[in-house]
Amino acid sequence: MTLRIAITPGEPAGIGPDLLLKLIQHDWPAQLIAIADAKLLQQRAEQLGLNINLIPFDESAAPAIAPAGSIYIHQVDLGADVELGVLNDANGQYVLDTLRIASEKNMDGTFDAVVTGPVHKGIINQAGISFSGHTEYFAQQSNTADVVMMLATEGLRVALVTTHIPLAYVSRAITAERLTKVAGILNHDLQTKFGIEKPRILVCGLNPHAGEDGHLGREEIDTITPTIEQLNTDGMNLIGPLPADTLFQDKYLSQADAVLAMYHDQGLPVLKYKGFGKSVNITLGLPFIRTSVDHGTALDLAGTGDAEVGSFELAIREAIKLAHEKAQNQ
Ligand SMILES: NC(=O)C1=CN([C@@H]2O[C@H](COP(=O)(O)OP(=O)(O)OC[C@H]3O[C@@H](n4cnc5c(N)ncnc54)[C@H](O)[C@@H]3O)[C@@H](O)[C@H]2O)C=CC1
Ligand SMILES: NCC(=O)COP(=O)(O)O
Repeated sequence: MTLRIAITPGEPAGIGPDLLLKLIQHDWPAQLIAIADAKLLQQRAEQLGLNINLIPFDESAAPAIAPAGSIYIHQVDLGADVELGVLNDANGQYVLDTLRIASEKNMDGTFDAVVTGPVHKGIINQAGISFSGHTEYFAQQSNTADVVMMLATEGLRVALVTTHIPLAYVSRAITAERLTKVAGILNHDLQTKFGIEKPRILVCGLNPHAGEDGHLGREEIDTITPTIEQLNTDGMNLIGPLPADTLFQDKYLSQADAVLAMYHDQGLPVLKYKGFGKSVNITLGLPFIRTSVDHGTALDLAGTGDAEVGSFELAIREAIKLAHEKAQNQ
């Protein structure tokens, strides 16, 4: 079976288009479809000195794999010409259109997965569109109340209870309801997508030293511990809350399948220190498969040829793997 994998290169002034064009220089075991402006990809290919062939995507035709150097394209028009490394809010709607099409065409079964390149959240908001990240956008587009951001590298998976919210809002966002939903989605997807029968999940505390018995914060006592106890009674294997500053050591990690961190910058700096450029971002709990890169738009590197393809390559491979498994299980 030939899978169809949609790819949104993301912010047009960033490195997303560069990475995609580099990656299609070799063969892929799936039909890759860029949802992007052909003019942008042609121009970037010239800037990088790459020869490419863009094949108009016809969704009524049978899925077919493009030869190396080629990629299928679903045309979306840019709002304005692109200057390398320079953000332009006139292209905010373009970026969002690529994500909307990817979402709709995953929901209707045209595509088997979507892989997203990096977007710049700030410029999309500057264009007048409220946007906090792909994770939240795809959840909203697919009417999914709760999804989970998980990044994975060799030897470490980190999932987040809260994602793109200001640090000042984190405490009130950590409710028994949210924790229960996130732990449930993580547990379920580790079982179904990663074949782990009874996932062992290390749960971080929120406060320094996991609250130090309530002397440094009460979220552990009031919310996190009782929720963990309830979920374990219900059959999960959650360990914690553990102090986040000492949890990330082999002694604990070697006994676990994933870490559940309370907020973005509690879990992701550790993961990126271990595997920046070798990690993949996977949205759990969505009705379709979505993977992404572990890095941002790197405006400083656009068009230079110096951007590393590692994470984007892993994201495509992981999407293909997950889509194959999903197809086999249907
Ligand atoms: N999946 C996504 O859409 C993501 C988007 N972002 C967005 O990206 C924008 C820029 O964020 P920053 O914090 O500056 O992070 P960044 O990842 O764009 O850049 C951080 C540093 O890493 C380098 N770098 C990043 N990717 C690289 C690659 N593939 N090869 C070599 N070097 C690389 C950059 O040159 C820079 O020095 C923000 O608007 C942020 O929200 C950030 C992370 C993920
Ligand atoms: N740090 C992860 C990140 O910012 C990417 O988030 P998303 O756009 O995948 O939701």
